[in-house]
Amino acid sequence: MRIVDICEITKPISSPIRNAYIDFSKMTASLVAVVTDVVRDGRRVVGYGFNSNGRYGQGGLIRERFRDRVLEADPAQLLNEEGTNLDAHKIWSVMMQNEKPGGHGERSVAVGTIDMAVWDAIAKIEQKPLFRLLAERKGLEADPRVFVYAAGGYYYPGKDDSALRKEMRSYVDRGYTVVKMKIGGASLAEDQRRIEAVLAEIEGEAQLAVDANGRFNLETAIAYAKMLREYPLFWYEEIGDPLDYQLQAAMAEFYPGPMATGENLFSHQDARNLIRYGGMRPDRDWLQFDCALSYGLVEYLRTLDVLTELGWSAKRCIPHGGHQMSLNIAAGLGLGGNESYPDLFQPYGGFPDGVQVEDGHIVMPELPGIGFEGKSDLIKVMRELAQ
Ligand SMILES: O=C([O-])CC(=O)C(=O)O
Ligand SMILES: [Mg+2]
Repeated sequence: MRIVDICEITKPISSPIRNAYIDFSKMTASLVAVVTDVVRDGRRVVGYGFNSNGRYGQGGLIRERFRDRVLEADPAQLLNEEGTNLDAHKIWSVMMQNEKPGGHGERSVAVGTIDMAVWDAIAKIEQKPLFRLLAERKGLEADPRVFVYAAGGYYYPGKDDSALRKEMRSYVDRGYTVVKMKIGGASLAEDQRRIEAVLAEIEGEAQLAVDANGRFNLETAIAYAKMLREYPLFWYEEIGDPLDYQLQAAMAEFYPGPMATGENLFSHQDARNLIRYGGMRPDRDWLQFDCALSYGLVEYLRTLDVLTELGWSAKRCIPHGGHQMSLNIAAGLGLGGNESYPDLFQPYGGFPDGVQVEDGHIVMPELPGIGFEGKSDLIKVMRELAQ
């Protein structure tokens, strides 16, 4: 049993939207296939992965360093003890050989993308849904019913309050109970007007979260906190620079409601610093680390260990990214839920065909691997890369 190839292609996921920090007009993502020589159900096992939106494709790093390290390793060194399957932890170590600690940069995105494909292959070789395999390995009970919220509410040219209301209404009509919109890309007064418009639309049916995408300095963060705390928000997200733990810690004084952050922290060391120094409150705040951007599930397991050591429950994690990998982690390891972008970043985001949101939750279908084969538009582009 061995990995015979790792293929990568960088694909556009561009759209005219913008948040407080970036626009997505040139956004790309890496799609990766880990091709094995294993056959299941008459088909070669190929694991697939991709990186989340917000960071660009990683073809350079994947092709120059990480692919070759895996392909040049002794195949026996990449297997579990029994030699019956690939070992994601060993493959991870091979990818990270000769890499110094710290300076995580976007190396973590390249590794995380390949790691997703490796886990897809492992679960397919075992002919199980990844969430069942993860729960089994941890001695946990899987829960296929996962909380999901609808992320959107971007700024784009010509979008007025009625278009924003219509967008949020459509999420509520599709079964979501929490919706999210962007703030910080307009004046405070304008954002307040947008928030009030959305709250008027969804009142009594859903809750609203807001996301500043790391835009605010301390002064602006506080000014927004004083405005936002007058509303019953689900959370106030990524207020300041992701690495400014002191700013995050200071916010607790001004914002009693739930806050969320972590999508731009790319290692368990960064996550540990956030918990140590960011003043996050384990009884109400939310952690959004996204394995597809941060060295994959092998590293995410370390992050979960760090959280446990520091007195946090996995239930406080609702990852960024809206992909099926995090849905599997949520269902298998008991996270609090997952993000979803009902109308964006297709075909990568979303659920297998036929999965409906009901009362803010989906139920994971019993598909082998991560479940990409159940999403016809996605598996089509994956199989174009390798099969
Ligand atoms: O706009 C983005 O970069 C995505 C984002 O922050 C989120 O989904 O929370
Ligand atoms: Mg965000």
